[in-house]
Amino acid sequence: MARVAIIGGGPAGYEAALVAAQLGADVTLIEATGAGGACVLSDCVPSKTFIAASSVLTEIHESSELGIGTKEATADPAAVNGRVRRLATQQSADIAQKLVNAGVDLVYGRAALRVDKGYNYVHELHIVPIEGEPYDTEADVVLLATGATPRTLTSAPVDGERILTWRQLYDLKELPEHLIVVGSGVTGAEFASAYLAMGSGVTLISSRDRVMPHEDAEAAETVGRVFVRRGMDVRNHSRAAAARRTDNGVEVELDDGTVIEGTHALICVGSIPNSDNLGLHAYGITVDEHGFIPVDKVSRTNVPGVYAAGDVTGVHALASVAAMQGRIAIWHALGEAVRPIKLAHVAANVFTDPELASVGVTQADVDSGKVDCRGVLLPFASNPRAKMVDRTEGFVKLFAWNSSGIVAGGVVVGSRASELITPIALAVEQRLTVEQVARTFTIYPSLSGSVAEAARQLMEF
Ligand SMILES: Cc1cc2nc3c(=O)[nH]c(=O)nc-3n(C[C@H](O)[C@H](O)[C@H](O)COP(=O)(O)OP(=O)(O)OC[C@H]3O[C@@H](n4cnc5c(N)ncnc54)[C@H](O)[C@@H]3O)c2cc1C
Ligand SMILES: NC(=O)c1ccc[n+]([C@@H]2O[C@H](COP(=O)([O-])OP(=O)(O)OC[C@H]3O[C@@H](n4cnc5c(N)ncnc54)[C@H](O)[C@@H]3O)[C@@H](O)[C@H]2O)c1
Repeated sequence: MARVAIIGGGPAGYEAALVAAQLGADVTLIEATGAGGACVLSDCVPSKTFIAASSVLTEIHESSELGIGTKEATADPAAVNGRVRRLATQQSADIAQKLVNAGVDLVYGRAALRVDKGYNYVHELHIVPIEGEPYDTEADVVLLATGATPRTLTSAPVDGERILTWRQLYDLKELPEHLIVVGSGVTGAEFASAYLAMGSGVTLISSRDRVMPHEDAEAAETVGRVFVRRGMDVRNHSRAAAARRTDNGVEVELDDGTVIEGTHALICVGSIPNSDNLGLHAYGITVDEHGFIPVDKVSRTNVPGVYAAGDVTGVHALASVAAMQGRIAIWHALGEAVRPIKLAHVAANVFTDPELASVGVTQADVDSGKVDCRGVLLPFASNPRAKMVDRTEGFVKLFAWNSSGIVAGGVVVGSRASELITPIALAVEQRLTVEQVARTFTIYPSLSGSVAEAARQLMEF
């Protein structure tokens, strides 16, 4: 029976463990904090649960045109944060139970590779459990799935009270009166959006010319305009040089010397891979200059029998990608037929309000001539359902290959973009033509009607 040891119990690690158990391996999963990893306990699940609450307030605040909204609705931060914590803990417990039921030996503690037998086709791990004595164990296959940690700035020391990482937000008893969010990547934009909806004053420090610089420009600009319309102070072309506590709160100093005062600062300047203290260097495992563990398309590191998956690889920091990398690693390691990971069709969603979802080729690819595609953008302002619910900010953008008319990608900005991207993702994955999408009956009136309409406009006669 193959012995599989997995370090880290986030989506990469626990999905891999379930596959390994299904294939009859002897599986040990070592996890430092809780099953589900940072994804479930401090990053993805808590943030989306918090956003679920903030979205309700947005719906109420933005419904005055319908004759039923009120600007007076407020949130109880302690109740919202309490629910966030409970839901995350419950989700972690569910995953732990699933692993145990599958026969996985779930060890709470920390693990690292031991160098002694590194090149003998048997790998040795040193495990320091939370309870009990440290011990060594052997494995035929090792998966490194240790995730990442919020990056901080030495000039902005976090204290968990006023200057915070996103993992410390849910301990706040009060809603920040004025939150300064440093960094306008996906994480910063999501929290800025959610706290604005909750009723905090929000200043967003964005180092580039727009929020979410890695997303489709028209989409990110649309979201940025909504932020400003709702009262967010968005500072483009600004970098935080330092943040410090004051008597009443915090001040964030920008590169140009401007000082912004607030009650709290949230540092969202990216993440650092958890590749230290795993014994990688001594084991001969390559780690790049940013701390990521390079892997190939079946999750192999440079050392035979040692695989890596998830955020620690720097491939694409999404739970869905981490889980797929983990599964692929185990299928490959245990000799199953496996398809290398295909990242071109990964659908992603930013849970701002409005949401921003995308899949497949990008506008930048089209504009640069990297791909030969045509595209169309349909604003929701002309969609009857969007008008009825008074959520007309946003659009559907669709791309098709010029040679075949097959759908190549798309972008949706809107209140349920995370759902609306699925028909486009399906078309991309299943190689449907714009004609096939356009001939599909959609509900009238519906936001998804815009997907079919965009496809119709891309048909060539
Ligand atoms: C705020 C935020 C929101 C996000 N929202 C989304 C979203 O909506 N959708 C989405 O798809 N993605 C989202 N992501 C990204 C997603 O959370 C990550 O891509 C995902 O968590 C990566 O999973 P992982 O298994 O690589 O690592 P993690 O989930 O980070 O798990 C790794 C685990 O390994 C443990 N570990 C580390 N070292 C050791 C050791 N030596 N021994 C034992 N255990 C160890 C860690 O404690 C951790 O629990 C979000 C990220 C952030 C920061
Ligand atoms: N909904 C989701 O699926 C979701 C949500 C959150 C994160 N994620 C994943 O996590 C990845 C990382 O996103 P992220 O936003 O955490 O990190 P990021 O690295 O993409 O963004 C950090 C931003 O902070 C800026 N920055 C750095 N130093 C700064 C300073 N001193 N002042 C002002 N700005 C500064 C950077 O220029 C950058 O734009 C995403 O690409 C995504 O894959 C996904």
